[in-house]
Amino acid sequence: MVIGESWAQIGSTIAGLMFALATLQQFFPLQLRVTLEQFVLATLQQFSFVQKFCDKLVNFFSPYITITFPEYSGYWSNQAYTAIETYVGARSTTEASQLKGSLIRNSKALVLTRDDRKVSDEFDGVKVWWVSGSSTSTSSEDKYYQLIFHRRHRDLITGPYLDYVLEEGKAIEARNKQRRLYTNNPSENWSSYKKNLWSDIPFENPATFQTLAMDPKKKEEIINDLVTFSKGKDYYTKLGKPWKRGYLLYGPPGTGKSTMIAAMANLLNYDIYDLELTTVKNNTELRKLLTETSSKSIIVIEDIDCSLDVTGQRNKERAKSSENLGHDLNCKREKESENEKTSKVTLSGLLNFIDGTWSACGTGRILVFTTNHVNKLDPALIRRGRMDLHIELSYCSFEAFKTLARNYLDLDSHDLFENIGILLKETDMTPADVAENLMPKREKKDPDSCLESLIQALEVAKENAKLKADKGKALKVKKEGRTNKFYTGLIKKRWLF
Ligand SMILES: Nc1ncnc2c1ncn2[C@@H]1O[C@H](COP(=O)(O)OP(=O)(O)OP(=O)(O)O)[C@@H](O)[C@H]1O
Ligand SMILES: [Mg+2]
Repeated sequence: MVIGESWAQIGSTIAGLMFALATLQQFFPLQLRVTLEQFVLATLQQFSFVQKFCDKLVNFFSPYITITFPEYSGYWSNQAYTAIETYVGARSTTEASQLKGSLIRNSKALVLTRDDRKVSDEFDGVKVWWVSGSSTSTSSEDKYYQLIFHRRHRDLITGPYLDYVLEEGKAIEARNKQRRLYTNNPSENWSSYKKNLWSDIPFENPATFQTLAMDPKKKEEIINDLVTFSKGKDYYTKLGKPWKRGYLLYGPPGTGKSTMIAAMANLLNYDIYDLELTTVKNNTELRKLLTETSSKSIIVIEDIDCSLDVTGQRNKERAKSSENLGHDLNCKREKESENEKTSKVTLSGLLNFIDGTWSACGTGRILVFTTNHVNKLDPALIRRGRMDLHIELSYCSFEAFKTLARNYLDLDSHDLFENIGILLKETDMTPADVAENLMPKREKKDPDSCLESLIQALEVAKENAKLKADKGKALKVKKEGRTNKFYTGLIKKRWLF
């Protein structure tokens, strides 16, 4: 193994000398240059012959096999090299005395790796060695890793061991990876030579399920569902089902739908693709975008009912309805772009993507739809199998409030909690509004004043709700009175005739 390595070094030194000679020759007269060129070519031929001979000799006497993993294969970076580098680097960093620190792109923290050129490893009682090195070609430095092991263990090492190394390397990479948030670019900006269908930025939303305010039992169920899905690759394969899962999050604005998506990404360490359907012109564009998403990611379509005509006729009726005109801020975007909207993505296009194309390329994908109006969605879109889990996020309950009090004020209990519990039962307030009231207004936290301000806000909300209800009742009575008068009039007229 050592012999093979030193021959490689000798070889690269001679090649370097040849290259230097070839560079120098341009300073010589033409006649001498031709002679030098012939000499260099002849020497190189000799050298490759010598090297081949040496390789054969070494192979004959050495019982070891060497596999080389170059950093690049052609123009493409070799993913095996990256995974091996991570695996070898992470191997017993605690034991190594020499460490190397690097802040790699897409990595969320400083990565410490061993700075040794040779690292030994053991698998099933078999010892192997990893050697890192580089060969300098004319234009670049070609880095590589070599795996050296005894011929006797060829099957074990080239099979299960390498599988294990690649998987482990990728898992370490995923753990260190900085999650990213992707948004789709309008097709006018797509270029044919560069894959720029999506723009991405680091995803830094710190929301977790721990800080998400909702019923603890429901929360537990969702976490279990997500974790089971993320570990279920083999199970899905066994069932013959594509490894994907759909979640429909519905509820009024400010109840934590977007926060839950961030918590999902942070729990599973998945990237998020925020798909803005209004900028997608047709089903073909949609297909292109989705086939460009990576495995183990969350694809989100927010406010699905407002995004496109995926709600069928009902969407148009809703636009006309006075109930929705004016105060449905989430659909404002739709109304603003109503005139210039050119998107022709259809419900069937979206369903095809959920059921077909998308499932066939890439795995471990989660699809999340959010809406404020679940009853306005076409049942075909949200049926089980497409949207597997329907999660309602609703107004703040007492349990949810306790989570918020812990998050914002570090409080587990307080004398005012009881009163708040009663008020929360009597009135509807979103977790976003409760959180806003609990937010300390001064640098120094004052839990009492925050809780009192929440109580005040709850009482105002209760009063407003009561006034609204009374007004509604009065209107109803007035309407009924008018109807009664109308009928009495009719009856009277009948009597007259
Ligand atoms: N359940 C919750 N737990 C913790 N914080 C919440 C919760 N709901 C809302 N919040 C807070 O309120 C803010 C707004 O919530 P979020 O954006 O998740 O609401 P949403 O349901 O997505 O609303 P919309 O329907 O308008 O998109 C969040 O940044 C978060 O601070
Ligand atoms: Mg939202």
